Amino acid sequence: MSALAEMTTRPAAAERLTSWRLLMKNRLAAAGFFLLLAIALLILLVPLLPLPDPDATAPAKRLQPVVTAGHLLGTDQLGRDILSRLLWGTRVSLALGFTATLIAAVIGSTIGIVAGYAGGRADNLMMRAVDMLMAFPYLLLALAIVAALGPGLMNALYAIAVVNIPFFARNVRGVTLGLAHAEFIDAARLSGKGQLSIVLTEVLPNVLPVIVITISTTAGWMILETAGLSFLGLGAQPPQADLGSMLGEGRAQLFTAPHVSIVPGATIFLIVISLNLLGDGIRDVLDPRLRSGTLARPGPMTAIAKDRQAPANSAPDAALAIKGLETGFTGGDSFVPAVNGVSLQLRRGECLGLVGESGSGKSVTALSIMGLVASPPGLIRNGAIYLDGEDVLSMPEAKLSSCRGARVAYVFQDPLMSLHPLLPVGRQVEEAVAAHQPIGAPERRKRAIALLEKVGIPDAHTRAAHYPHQFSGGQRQRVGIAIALANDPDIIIADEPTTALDVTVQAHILDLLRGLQRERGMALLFITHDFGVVSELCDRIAVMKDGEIVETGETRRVLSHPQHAYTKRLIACVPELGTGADFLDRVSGLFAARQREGSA
Ligand SMILES: Nc1ncnc2c1ncn2[C@@H]1O[C@H](COP(=O)(O)OP(=O)(O)OP(=O)(O)O)[C@@H](O)[C@H]1O
Repeated sequence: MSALAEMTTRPAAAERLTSWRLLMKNRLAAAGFFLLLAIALLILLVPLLPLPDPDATAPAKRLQPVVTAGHLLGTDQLGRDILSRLLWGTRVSLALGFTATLIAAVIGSTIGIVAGYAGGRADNLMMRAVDMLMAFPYLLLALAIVAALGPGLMNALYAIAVVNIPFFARNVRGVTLGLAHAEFIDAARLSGKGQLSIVLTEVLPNVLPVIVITISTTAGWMILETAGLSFLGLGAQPPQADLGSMLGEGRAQLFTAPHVSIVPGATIFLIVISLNLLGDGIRDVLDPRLRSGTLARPGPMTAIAKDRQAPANSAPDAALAIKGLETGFTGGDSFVPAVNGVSLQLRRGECLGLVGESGSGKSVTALSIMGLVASPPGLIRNGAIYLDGEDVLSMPEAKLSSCRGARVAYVFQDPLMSLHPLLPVGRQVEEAVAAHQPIGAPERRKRAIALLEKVGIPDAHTRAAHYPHQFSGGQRQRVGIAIALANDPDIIIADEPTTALDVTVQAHILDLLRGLQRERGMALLFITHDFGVVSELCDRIAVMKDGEIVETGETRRVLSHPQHAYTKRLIACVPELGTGADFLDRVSGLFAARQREGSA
């Protein structure tokens, strides 16, 4: 089993172990966890500890300093033991804070899920009510609620829970909105599942990490708020102690006996800071994008291992030569290779087809060429990439950036993802021109329109002002090709540019690419699954499996006499064409039929 396959089939227990290890690797989160654990154990053991009654007053012993015999943390203004009051009070404060958090989480998340999933009027009504709650300064709102219900611990708990409902509702609604129209939810609807069942089994598991993250990041805040209400005399009522009320009572002795207020103040500080540190750590572990580094700002180029082995260039005349490329992804201490020792050559004016099943490493190879695999988590561990004989991986960042788009350009599979949704397409082509050519705006605009005409956008002058969503899939891909052509590159890397298109449009786009390649003498690295396309377009083929090139050769030779068992299997998989006489004639026939369909 490949390392990648192992990673994807890793059992849940091992995954949990990794999460735990990741949490413990974050030193601040680990410190927060152990501090909280110590506090939790201490307050759980309070009833068993030989502590004096926290409410027993002894006026003769008032305001004893810390480390007095029998009173480790001294006594307060009524002679009560501060250590005992502190431990019992911390119990109350934590219980109150966590209960309020749970109430806010349950009610707020339910509102968020229902509003986001139902949409329309229900969403509008619920979210406007939440907006009204948020429009009040929350502490004032909490004060108003306690004032209306009367002071007391339970009322403080309700008040804090109510004012925090909007945080959960808003966060969870945002995530649910995105999920409500996801394809897997549509599939669940089509399978006949009821709404409640969809919410519980499809939506809830997907929003649960967000709920946990919101709990972990707001719990500290809620404990502060409950302490605040008690400090103002609206929470715990005398003689009961909680951290806020102890702080409030100690305020009068701030100068004569500062320890009375410093002790509960420092305890609140420790609890809140450890909760926040742990909360941040949990958030990083639970969000797989944070864990893999996807949400981290990627570096300007793929990270390259310091001890990279760079094999010499054995094809100095090639436009592009990849030698022993090893690219993979890091996570914690592990490195999972996606491309394992790939070597390829692309001659000037040649079209090389890179073929392989999904996940074989074609895109990672293509992105490595210009250092575009996002790091973290991407890492080029070994190998060299020679562009006109010069090793790209040794180039300084600025030089590599100047090659992107100018010498090597990319056409991606989904132009809707690669085009900016809020910029007219003409502007996007102009930007590509401006990135490498210092020409004035009117000239840039002319060039952009000429490029759009070149790729077959009808009425390019008017269409340049339109936005990507106003174009069809095929037209968007033409815009993508216009952007790639903007600076007359030597090499175009097309990563499955026709996979998302129907056969008619596919034939048009392939025709366009082939015409442009021949007219401009560009080298084309064409990534695809489709042997019909390869047979018509490519001069040579490289077949990729599990991150390695298993076979390379002239298209005709590979298709008619495949050497590797994997290539034979891939060819046999071509629908309706896997059996019979001469494969090459059949795939060519398929392509010709597509073209006829396209021109019809
Ligand atoms: N950001 C990432 N983190 C971890 N693994 C990744 C990441 N991106 C890609 N991979 C892994 O690298 C391997 C190669 O992916 P790649 O996208 O190159 O495949 P491909 O051959 O282009 O597939 P497809 O034809 O489906 O696009 C896959 O197993 C994929 O799971």
